[in-house]
Amino acid sequence: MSVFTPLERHELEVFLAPYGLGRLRDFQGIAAGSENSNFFVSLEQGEYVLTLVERGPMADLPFFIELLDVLHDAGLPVPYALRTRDGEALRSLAEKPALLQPRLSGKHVREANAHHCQEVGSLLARIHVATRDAPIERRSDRGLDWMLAEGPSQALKLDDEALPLLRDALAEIAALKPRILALPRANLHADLFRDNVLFDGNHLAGVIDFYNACSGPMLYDLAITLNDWCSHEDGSLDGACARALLGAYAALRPFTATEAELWPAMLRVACVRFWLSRLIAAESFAGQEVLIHDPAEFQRRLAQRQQVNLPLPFAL
Ligand SMILES: Nc1ncnc2c1ncn2[C@@H]1O[C@H](COP(=O)(O)OP(=O)(O)O)[C@@H](O)[C@H]1O
Ligand SMILES: N[C@@H](CCOP(=O)(O)O)C(=O)O
Repeated sequence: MSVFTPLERHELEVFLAPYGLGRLRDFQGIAAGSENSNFFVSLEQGEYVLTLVERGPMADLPFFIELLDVLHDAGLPVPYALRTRDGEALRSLAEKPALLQPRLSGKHVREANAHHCQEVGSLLARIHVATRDAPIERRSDRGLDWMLAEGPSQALKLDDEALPLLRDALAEIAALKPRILALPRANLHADLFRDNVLFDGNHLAGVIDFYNACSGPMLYDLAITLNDWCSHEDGSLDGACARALLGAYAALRPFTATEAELWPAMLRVACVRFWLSRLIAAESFAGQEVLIHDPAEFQRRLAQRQQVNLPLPFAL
């Protein structure tokens, strides 16, 4: 369930008029997604997606709009905010912040193959290359400090097998924090999972859901992405997919020696981030009609990342 705020046709027509995109043909709530209310909107001049922002970092909406403008200007397939005739991007509907974006074509990929992973690696590198010279600053609200603050209390609720896994990973994060924060930075998507990418056949047609985007170490974004696109059910890495993703990324943004050194640890950090957020979500949304992802998926991935036999393609 993801339409938290239903809309009447008339209020939508009034909202859409200032964009000058023609009459409303049809609209439909989107069932996927878990944070916001999203609608497919068909207007005379094309297909769009309307988002009513329900929760999350409302004060940072201007950051997301600016970042998506930068990425759109760089030629990336992202859902940038359309402007009304008066130049307004961030508006209000049903007392919620509201944005209208172009509807991107394509579907989510469930079973990723090496070709998909290659496309995703290139896309991620293009996001980083487009923003690394002048990242727009935004601190992640799920960054290292958040992990170190939330982790210990979550660890105490785990069973005897899981507890040491999380505890040791948190100790590693605390020890490596200064080195991680000194890594090369850019703007990060920070949630580039399969359900945030759209493929039209073999072609990567869109990247959506930038609400975790922030500024930070590029290597962290790569680890987040690879952990989702290149993991088997048991959490182990798929070598062919991982090499395809890393090779495509490195062709556009070569790695530094320090990145190559911190890579195995970074894969673990990225597991901790989503293990924790899923544990917290499972607790706080229990019994509600909200999509909750399985925390154990990241426990398995973290367990499998204790020995990482996947060096970064690093050239001196
Ligand atoms: N610009 C877009 N173009 C096409 N589909 C979109 C677009 N934005 C969202 N969607 C669809 O809506 C679904 C939910 O969007 P998402 O941003 O993940 O929601 P939430 O913020 O609630 O997690 C996506 O899985 C996708 O199918
Ligand atoms: N892709 C994530 C969900 C988004 O992270 P959140 O911290 O904003 O809930 C997942 O699969 O857990």
